[in-house]
Amino acid sequence: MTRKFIAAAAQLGPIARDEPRASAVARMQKLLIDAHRRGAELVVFPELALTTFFPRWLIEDEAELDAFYETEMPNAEVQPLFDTARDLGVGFYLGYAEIAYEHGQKRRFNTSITVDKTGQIIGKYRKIHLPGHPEYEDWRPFQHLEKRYFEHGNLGFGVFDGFGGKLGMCLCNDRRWPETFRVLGLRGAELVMLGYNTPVHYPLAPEHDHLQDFHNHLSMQAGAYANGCWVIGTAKAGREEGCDLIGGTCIIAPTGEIIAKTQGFGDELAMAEIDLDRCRELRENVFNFALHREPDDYRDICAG
Ligand SMILES: CSCC[C@@H](NC(N)=O)C(=O)O
Repeated sequence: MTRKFIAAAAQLGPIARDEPRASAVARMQKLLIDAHRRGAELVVFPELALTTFFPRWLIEDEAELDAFYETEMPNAEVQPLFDTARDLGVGFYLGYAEIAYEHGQKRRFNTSITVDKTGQIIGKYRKIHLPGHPEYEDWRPFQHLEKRYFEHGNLGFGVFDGFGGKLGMCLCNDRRWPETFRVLGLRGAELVMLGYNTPVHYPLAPEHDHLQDFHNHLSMQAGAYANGCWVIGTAKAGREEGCDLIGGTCIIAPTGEIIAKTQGFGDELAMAEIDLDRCRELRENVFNFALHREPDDYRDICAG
């Protein structure tokens, strides 16, 4: 049985702070329709794809903050995206801010889901590596308050069935950690999907600003290669509320090669055929985990 399908990484340009969900959803519907016209069966959207990247501001009013989160998925404003995708028979990955009520507590997560071609949610992930800081820091040109606005994801790095193979998800900063890809790889992931919002300027080490694109691709290409899996990484790009976000949305083969990439910083597709069987090129050779891994010598990486 062939396990090939066409996938699209659907980069979004900036989303304004006052841009309504309906506008972001309409932009995603357009990308999805375009991707379908070009043969795509799976479309990967960015992290926090329904709103601007709101952790760049201190928002003290709870109602104002809550307005950036979804309490249900799908909900009335996102339903049109689910409907279009189901009508066209296209699956998708979507990142969004989630409010969940668990054990009587209001909890906030940076979340992604995967939806299959029939409109069913088949996977859910809550971001584990939360970057930034919890308190307002006045020396910064913009804030990065993910540690204030989100809790550590409590679903682990799950791998689930879909599109004829084993799928995994992560979000943005997770891609910089080899452990993310290795845990997903150990669990058999053949395709890892992720969305990101990455500022060009990193206030703690501005001397690295010119390396942001390099580090983005380095992390994802290494993750793909060392685990013999496909990676689709999708940016929210461009100048969003005065903050420049990198682009570089791409599709990476299990060899670590980038085989499709966006050119600009606006709404744009990068598309490629994914052959899940190509994972074997690595997983049955240099990265045959059963034959060549030496976990006894890796104990330190699991120590707290
Ligand atoms: C402040 S850390 C750098 C920015 C971070 N962004 C996200 N969204 O995780 C990233 O790793 O790309």
